[in-house]
This record gives sequence, structure tokens and C-alpha cells, in this order.
Amino acid sequence: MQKFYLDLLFAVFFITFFISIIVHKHRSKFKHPDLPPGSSGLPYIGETLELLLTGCKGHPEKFFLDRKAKYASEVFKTNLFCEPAAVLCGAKGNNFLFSYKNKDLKAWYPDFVCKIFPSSVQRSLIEEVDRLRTLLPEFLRPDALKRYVGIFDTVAGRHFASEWENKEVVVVFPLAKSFTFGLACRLFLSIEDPDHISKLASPFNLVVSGIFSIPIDLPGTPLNRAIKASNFIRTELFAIIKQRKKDLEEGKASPEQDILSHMLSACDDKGAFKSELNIADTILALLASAHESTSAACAFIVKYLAELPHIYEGVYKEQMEISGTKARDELLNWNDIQNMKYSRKVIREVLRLCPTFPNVREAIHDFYFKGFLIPKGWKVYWNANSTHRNPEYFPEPERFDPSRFEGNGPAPYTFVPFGGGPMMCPGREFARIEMLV
Ligand code: HEM
Repeated sequence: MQKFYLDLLFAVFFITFFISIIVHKHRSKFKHPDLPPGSSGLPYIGETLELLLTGCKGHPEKFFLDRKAKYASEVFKTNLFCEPAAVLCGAKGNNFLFSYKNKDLKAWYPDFVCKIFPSSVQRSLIEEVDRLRTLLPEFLRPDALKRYVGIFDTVAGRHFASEWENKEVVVVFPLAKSFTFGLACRLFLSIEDPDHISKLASPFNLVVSGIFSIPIDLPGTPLNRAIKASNFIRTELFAIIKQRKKDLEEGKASPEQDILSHMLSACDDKGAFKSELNIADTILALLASAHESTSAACAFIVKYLAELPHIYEGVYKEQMEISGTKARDELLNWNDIQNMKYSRKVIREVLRLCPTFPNVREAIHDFYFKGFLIPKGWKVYWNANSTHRNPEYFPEPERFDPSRFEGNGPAPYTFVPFGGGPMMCPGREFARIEMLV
């Protein structure tokens, strides 16, 4: 009996000692007097639960806006996804983050993302995305985009005919996902067969859910399902890549045909993709970047059009005017897209109110921003909502008002749905056309 109590005492002592080390280690990271105001939250997980909770309630921006107001500061500290972090809020923070001369920060991806893209360790993932950034402008240059407008319209026409017309009720977000995924398959991989697209779509949705989940890799968790689904898609992509290589050799496919052909034909220093695994992972990363944000934006556009009849009327009138200039069955072209001036403003206003979750950076070394220390290794978040919903830049920020984008439009670094500087979204023009069509 005495031995039992001794063992119990030892266990309690050991657990308490272990917890106090974790707490001490956690707090010591947040002790320096020059750090920004803010809270380190619970040991290890920090304030992650608070962020996820506001996200579940449909207002992830509240996490950032509440803290910005509470600390009355353009930068605050927190701990998210087990990493100490600084959140920069405001136009000056955006300017700093997007600056071409920024030598204090580098791109960063959570380590668990590398499990979904096994060709990547942290450094190579950054290199792969850099390569993607080099390659995409070539694929998405204006003359190429001009050619795609007709394809966008064809895919959209088929999608609306089969999924929307004559339906009493439509659930928009899944449909928006299916539209943007089908379009990406068509333009990135030349896949048109609806059965082939739906074979890839469900595992692909699992991959995307895993990227935006709590990073626990146990049977049944979203991350675990994402890893399995990514293996399935990769196998499919290997078959597509093999076939395309053969077709390119035999002259049955052209290097300009789509982004896959582009990758297989790229041979310069930055554009070269080494292995089939590398190409498959890059295509998967591209599908993920292109898909989630655009489908969310399309769904929000429909939501605002449904809720605001006067905005709907304006968009409808403009679209009918454009349609009136065209022959029956004639597809949209680049000029039509340029003429969608009001619709473009509506889309910008949707992106102002519903921006995507930003990418995260990592501090390369200790540096100071606005007099506050950001230590080496800390993650740095930028936050579009902190300017998009700031009444100083956008009066009555909660009001939906496309006229904000008339004349000179918003002040520099205040409207940043696609980021800015060298890391700005390379798919922004592609996304704009997709949304307008
Ligand atoms: C409404 C639609 C979209 C929005 C709001 C959006 C927004 C963004 C943002 C905020 C970033 C991060 C910029 C930064 O780190 O500073 C980004 C990165 C990126 N976007 Fe987009 N994007 C959209 C559509 C697209 C599309 C259609 C494509 C591809 C055709 C694309 C490809 C990429 C890529 C490759 C990156 C870099 C990924 C990375 O750094 O991890 N995006 N986008």
C-alpha cells in the first residue's frame, strides 16, 4: 500500500514538473519587454481554439479585429497553431509585408502540409511555390487569358445548364466548388470528361479540408483523410503525366496546351520541374490555391446578389446589355469582360468584405516593427480585414457599396484581397475572369 502511494506521489510530482517546464518554456518566449501587446494564451495551443471558434461561428475576422481594438495597436502578439506569432494590422503593416526590399521575412507553411505534399520538406515547398510563381505568369499572361475566356464561358454554360437550371433550390457553395474545380481540370490538365472530374473532385475536397484543419494525424482525422486522398490523386496524376509525356513526344499534345504541358516542357533554371512526384505535387498545390478561394468568392457573390436586389439589378442590367450585343450562342470574349465595369466593382466589394485567410511568413532574424520586437522564428500574419473593415479607409465598412471603387479607389495598401508585392497572388486575373464569367 505504501509503495502504491509512493508511486502515485512520484507520478504527480513528475506530471507537475513536466507541465511546469512546458508552461515555463511557453511563457519565456513571450517575456521580452519589447514584444508587442497581446496574449500568449494556453501553453502549446495558445489562442488557436479562440480563432477556430470564431471561424466556426462564421466570423474568423472577429479574432483579429477584437484584438486589434483591445490592444489599440497595429501589431499584437498571439500563439496560433502551436507557434508564437505577431499579427500586423493596417496599411503600414501591409506595406511592410509586401515590400520588395523585405529581408526580414520569408514564406512559411505548417510542417503538416508537407505530409500532404510528400515531395516537399519546408524549404523545398517554398522553392516549389516560388517556381509556381515564376511559371504561372507565363501561363496566365494577358494573351493566354484572352484565349481562355471562351473556355470559361463554355464550362460555365454547361455547369449552369446541368446544375442550376430548372432547380427549385440550389446549394451554392458545393456548386461553386464543382464549377471552379471543373474549370481548373480543364485549363490546367485538359480534362473534360465529367466522370473523370468527379472521380478527382471528392478526394480533392478531402485534401483541401485537411489543409484547413487541426493538424492531428490519427485514423479518421481530416488531416489523415487528406493524406490518403492526396495519395489517391497523386496516383491518378502520375497516369495523366505519363500519357502526356508520350503525347508530347509523339506531337499529339502541344507545350502550350495547358499548365501540365508547360511544366513538362519547362527547362530553364527556375521553371524546371525535376520528377513526376514534383510535378504531381505542384499541380495539386496549384489546384488547392486556385480552388478554395475562388469558389468561396463565387459563393459570396451569389449570397450578396440574393440579399441585395438593387445590386442584383445593376449586375443583371449590365450583363443583359453585353448579352444584347451578341449573336445567339456566341461566347463571351475579352472585350465583354472589359465591359463588365459594374460587375467588377461588385466583385471587388465582395472581396473587401470576405477576403481569404492570408498566407503566413516567418521572421528570418530579430527585427523591430513600429518599435516592437518580432523575434527570429516567430510567424507573422497579415490581415486584410484590419484595413478592409477600417472606417478610416472604408466609411461605414459593413455597408455593401460597390461605388467605393469608383474614381481613384481605395488608398494604397488598404485593399489587399490578393496580397501585394512579389508574393501577390499570381492567379488574380484568372480568378477575376472566372468570377465575372
Ligand atoms: C478570389 C480568388 C483568389 C483569392 C482571393 C486569392 C488570394 C490569394 C492570396 C491572399 C495569396 C497569398 C499572397 C501572400 O502570401 O501574400 C494567394 C497566393 C496564391 N494564389 Fe491566389 N487567390 C485567388 C485565386 C487564385 C487562382 C485562381 C490561382 C491559380 C490560377 C491562384 C494561385 C495562387 C498561388 C499559386 C499562390 C501562392 C501560394 C502560396 O504562396 O502558398 N490563386 N492567393
